[in-house]
Amino acid sequence: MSPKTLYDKIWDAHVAHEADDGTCLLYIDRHLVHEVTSPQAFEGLRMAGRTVRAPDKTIAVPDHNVPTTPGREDPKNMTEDSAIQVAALDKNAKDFGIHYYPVSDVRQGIVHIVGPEQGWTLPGMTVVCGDSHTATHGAFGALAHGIGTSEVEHVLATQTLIQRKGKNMKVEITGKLAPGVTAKDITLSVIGKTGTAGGTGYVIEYCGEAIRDLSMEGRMTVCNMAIEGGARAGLIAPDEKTFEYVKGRPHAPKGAQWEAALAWWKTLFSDEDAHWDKVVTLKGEDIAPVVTWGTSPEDVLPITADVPSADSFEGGKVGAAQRSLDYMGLTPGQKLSDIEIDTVFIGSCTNGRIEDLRAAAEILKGKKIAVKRAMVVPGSGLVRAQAEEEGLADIFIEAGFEWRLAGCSMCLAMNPDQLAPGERCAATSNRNFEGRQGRGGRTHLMSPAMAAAAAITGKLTDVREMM
Ligand SMILES: CC(C)[C@H](C(=O)O)[C@@H](O)C(=O)O
Ligand code: SF4
Repeated sequence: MSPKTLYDKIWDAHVAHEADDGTCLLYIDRHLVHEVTSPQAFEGLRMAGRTVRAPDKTIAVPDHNVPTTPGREDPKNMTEDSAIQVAALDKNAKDFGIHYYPVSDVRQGIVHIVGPEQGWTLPGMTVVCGDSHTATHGAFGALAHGIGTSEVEHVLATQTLIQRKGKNMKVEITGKLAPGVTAKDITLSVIGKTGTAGGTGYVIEYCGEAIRDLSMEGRMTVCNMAIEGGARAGLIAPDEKTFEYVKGRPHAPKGAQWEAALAWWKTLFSDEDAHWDKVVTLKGEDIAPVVTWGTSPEDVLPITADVPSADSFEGGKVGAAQRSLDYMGLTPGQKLSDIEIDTVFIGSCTNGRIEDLRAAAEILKGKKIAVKRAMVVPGSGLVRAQAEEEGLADIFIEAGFEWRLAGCSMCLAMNPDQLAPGERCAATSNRNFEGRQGRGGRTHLMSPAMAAAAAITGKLTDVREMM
């Protein structure tokens, strides 16, 4: 047998049919659904008189549109569009008999946090969702694709997806991370190196000592942003940490089924001589705490750097950089650590897990914020409950943070949590394009610890100075 990558192995295990032109029909193990990209898909089923093919493998949760303040069950607290989408999901979940976590359920949260938390996401699976950050689930060694609404309908109806195989890319992070450097700094630094188109056409496997050393939460942060690096999906081979995380979760296999699953999961790694179409290597020691200065995730620099000038770039990037600088209201040569911010947002499917909240609380303990507003939005109701139990919520509240209910919140401007024009935000989310967090809002992406440090000083800050 020829050597295979992890991606090859999962792909091969799921191909139901391959056409002469290489187009494949892939079997889908888990279909995650949220309110934004599913209404038309369910409507399509209804019109065709179809049912959901595998309701027990289909899991829905509202996350993008929901407010994160008390009273959010009341549609009056949402825009009309949001209320319609959430109501449609409620109805569709009931009518089609799929698993559902409504806003009133403590397990509700961002779909990419709920899936792993409930044990729906398992190694070796194919996981899809009408959402680009489905890549997050790759942290378990699952092949996780974001899909469009017409594909959502296709998967609902058939539990299969039409796909062509992508190429294999290896991103290796060697050695150890320095103190203050986190998974977010890894994933942003990779994009800084490859650019947002570097992964186009590839499925990335992240490997190396620094990746192995990450917790499952950290691995999810890394895979989450594979998509910002242009890749179709990101993967990390499962290991003892993965199995440990999965074991005992509500929907993880049990007993003999667990043993059988584990035996297969242990074969899920890239073979020694597997072929890679592209390889990128970063040294863990070289990665610094980073922030973005522009309007693309690739506009990333160590916090110790200065704001670049547009003419330090080449080709088409010169104009793009100038536009970014204008939009962000920054002056070339200005120290990144002198940039004053108005707002801090800690949350999202990139950094809304318990470990992220712990990292931020560690920096905030006993301190007060120096920004106009700061909010922590746990990624799920269960993350929120755990953070309360651990005393993290008290640390945030005493520091001056708002302690919110779970949802996508200020990661994107689809719910009441939005930036005002010109408002500058230190955010732990994954996208920083113009208007992402609200029209005219300015986003600087960074890790939870860096966002906490910025909250205390009111400026972008090197978290290492606070440790
Ligand atoms: C609304 C949804 C389709 C979108 C996505 O696919 O990623 C959102 O989650 C985002 O992060 O921009
Ligand atoms: S938290 Fe942000 S990135 Fe994640 S699914 Fe929600 S909107 Fe998309």
